Amino acid sequence: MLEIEQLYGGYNDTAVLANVSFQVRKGELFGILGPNGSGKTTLLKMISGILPYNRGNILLKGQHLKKYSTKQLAKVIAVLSQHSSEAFSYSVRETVSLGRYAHQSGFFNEWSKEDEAIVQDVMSWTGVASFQDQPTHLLSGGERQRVFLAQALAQEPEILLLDEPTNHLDLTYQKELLDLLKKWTREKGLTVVSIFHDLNLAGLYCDRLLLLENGEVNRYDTPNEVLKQETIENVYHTEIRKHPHPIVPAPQVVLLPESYYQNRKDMKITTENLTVSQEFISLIAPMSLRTMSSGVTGSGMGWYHTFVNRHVDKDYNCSNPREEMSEFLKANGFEPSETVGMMTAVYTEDVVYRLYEGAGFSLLVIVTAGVGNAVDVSKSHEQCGILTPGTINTWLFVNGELTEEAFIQSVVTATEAKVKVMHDMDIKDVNTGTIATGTSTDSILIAATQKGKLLEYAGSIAPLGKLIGKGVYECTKEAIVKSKERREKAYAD
Ligand SMILES: Nc1ncnc2c1ncn2[C@@H]1O[C@H](COP(=O)(O)OP(=O)(O)OP(=O)(O)O)[C@@H](O)[C@H]1O
Repeated sequence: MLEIEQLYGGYNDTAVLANVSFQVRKGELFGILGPNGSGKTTLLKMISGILPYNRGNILLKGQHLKKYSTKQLAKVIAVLSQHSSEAFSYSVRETVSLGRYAHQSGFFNEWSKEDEAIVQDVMSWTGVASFQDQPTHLLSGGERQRVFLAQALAQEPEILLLDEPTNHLDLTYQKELLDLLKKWTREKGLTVVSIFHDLNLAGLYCDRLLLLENGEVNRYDTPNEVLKQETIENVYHTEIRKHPHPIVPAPQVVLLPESYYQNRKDMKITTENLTVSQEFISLIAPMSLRTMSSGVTGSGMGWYHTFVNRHVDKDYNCSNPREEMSEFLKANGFEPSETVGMMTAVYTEDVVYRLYEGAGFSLLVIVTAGVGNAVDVSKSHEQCGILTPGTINTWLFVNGELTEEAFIQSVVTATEAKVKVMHDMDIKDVNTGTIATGTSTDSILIAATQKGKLLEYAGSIAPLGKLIGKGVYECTKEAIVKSKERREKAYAD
């Protein structure tokens, strides 16, 4: 539909674009990205025929752009520019109607029924029909933006060029506009070329992206390839993190505010953050930590800054443990929405904790372990298990920055280390007589300061994995010994 070949050009003596080449397919939603001044608007102006170029070619439907007359071009390309929000006193309907200019024929440019129908349609699609008689200059910035979009659509173009179309629009209209454009590309074969400053919207809606840097093409590919952390950081000179959209398979990026680093500079979680009372073990971090856990409260991935492992009676039975746990936390001065909370029938004094130092990072391991409830997971399908309070609760606090991959690997590595303890201590599933692999309600927490050394992996031979293997093995073994001794002593008494 649109081919740009080795395009060079700019303004008088100012060279802006150099050697820009890309193609846009029919029915594509194509995004142009780049920092301020990188040449996005200049490129759009050249494609729309407003600005001449020095060298290279722009082919529109296979024909040189320069061969199109103004009116011919207006039938193929419509433009919604950044500055079209300048107000003037036509009514909304009149403003939108101007979009029909290129389609009118005859000496008097007569207004046809078809013109009217299209104007009404585009006004209703863009949500401006209800104020069609109002003067455009009395509208809000967002409303006016939609009026000019309606005007561009009234042109019934094959290609729509947009310069930051979501500028001025609130969240709902941003979504509605982009949903609408996407729909038109799919259903009507409209080709959309749009400048975006919002990388996340571009990642969410565009089929392909062009990333400009100083007037040259840095990347030209799918959103997942273009929105790479390293690429974006290099081009925008800003630290970001890339992460997947929670629902849609689209890349998203987030900024990291300077204050985040300032506040976290000296943060380190050590045994000094830990308090052990008869009722619970708690750890209060100075700031929220990135967590992955299977706690009664605060489960899944999140950010939490208090951590509570509460002792409950071994006969604890409650239909809604989450709610009951929340009540308990509140009664003890903890905010449930900020707390990862777990339960254990083990006595809190039998907790084992130790800080392990690695090269540039450290790991605090905290374990409570009772194995009266031990289960061999490979045979658990033969039993009807009764849920009793979690018995091996493993907490891992990492002073370092973990990738999502490392969070998952930490859980795997810690679990392997725990299973090895069960094996080495010959702890049996009482129902099957086979070696147990854990208990029926074990819980785990991985919490990281997300500051300091980047720990990409935590598999068994990665530096963090090695510490987790050692730490979880040692602490779990010791914790089991302690709780066993207590049980044996209780029987003896
Ligand atoms: N009319 C003009 N005359 C001379 N130079 C111009 C003109 N318009 C833009 N420029 C220069 O061309 C370069 C590219 O500008 P352009 O507007 O294309 O960038 P952009 O990527 O769209 O930036 P932004 O994100 O800020 O909108 C800038 O250095 C700018 O100063």
